[in-house]
Amino acid sequence: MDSPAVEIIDLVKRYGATTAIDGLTLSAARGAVTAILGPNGAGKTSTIEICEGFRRADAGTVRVLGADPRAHALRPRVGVMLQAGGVPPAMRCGEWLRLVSRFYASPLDPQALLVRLGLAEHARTPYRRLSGGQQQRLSLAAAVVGRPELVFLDEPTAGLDPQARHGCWDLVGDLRAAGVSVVLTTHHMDEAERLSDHVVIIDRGQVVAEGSPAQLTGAERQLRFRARPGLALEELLNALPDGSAAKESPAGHYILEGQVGPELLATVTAWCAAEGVTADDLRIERRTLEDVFLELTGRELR
Ligand SMILES: Nc1ncnc2c1ncn2[C@@H]1O[C@H](COP(=O)(O)OP(=O)(O)OP(=O)(O)O)[C@@H](O)[C@H]1O
Repeated sequence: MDSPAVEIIDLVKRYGATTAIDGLTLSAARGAVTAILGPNGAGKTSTIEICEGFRRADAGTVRVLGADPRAHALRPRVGVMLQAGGVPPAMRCGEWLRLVSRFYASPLDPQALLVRLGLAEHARTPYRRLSGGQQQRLSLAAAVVGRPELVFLDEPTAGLDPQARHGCWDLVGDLRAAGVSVVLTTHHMDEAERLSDHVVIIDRGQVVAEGSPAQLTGAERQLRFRARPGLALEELLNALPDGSAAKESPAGHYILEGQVGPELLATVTAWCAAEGVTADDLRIERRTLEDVFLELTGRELR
């Protein structure tokens, strides 16, 4: 059987006194999209950079397509989306992509990729004159131009406009359909929910939860509505069936959990009517990945 696209066991990475990765174990399957999520400073970029062979681990095992991440033989098989700084500033956009493509045996057509990512009209623009989002798209193009078996994308849609973000999602979908393994990081929970087969949430350098988006969010539904802040939730709870829970988070946003069905809905709307409260955006839905993420990693800023 093929080894996983990425296998990490008990990984440790320290920067001086800071332990950035603290015994991290995770696996990314072949042909799947794996999203690594975590608050700022959780250790995502450090993990990806070790997998890309750019950084050394202090302890633990990392295998990429079954090989040591620093193995030269991996270079043509793995695509890496470099953050700013990887491209000579005076290099023209199209010229750079053609140059990168020449390192690979059977690359994609660079011109077609420029068109695909909305960069065709900037093909002759020097890298330093591209906008941040255009530079980001060029990095994405360079990561996939060699038809890699595995692609690492560190925050691929950070700073992209909605059009480019959707273009990136489509590209990731096409990579997956072509059997390419994708490992990405993102701070956009909707993006992770939409794109990934497997989500790994890390915090303080350790895995705190993993599973498919559906496994992580669970089957339970919630009733949500918006209203003026400070409603007397204890009173509402008294009217609801046993086992119900209610919270206001953030202010003015109400979430009710328990047996979410017609009875609960009727009780809540009747209670709101009696209190003279208009419940805006009232809806029943599953928990989102963002809810799960905040529950697991807390609300304090990092
Ligand atoms: N080169 C470095 N030297 C010293 N400390 C570093 C270095 N790189 C990262 N760190 C520290 O290691 C920890 C993990 O950083 P890392 O960049 O891996 O997190 P991240 O999850 O990618 O964060 P973000 O979401 O903000 O990009 C942080 O505390 C960070 O300050």
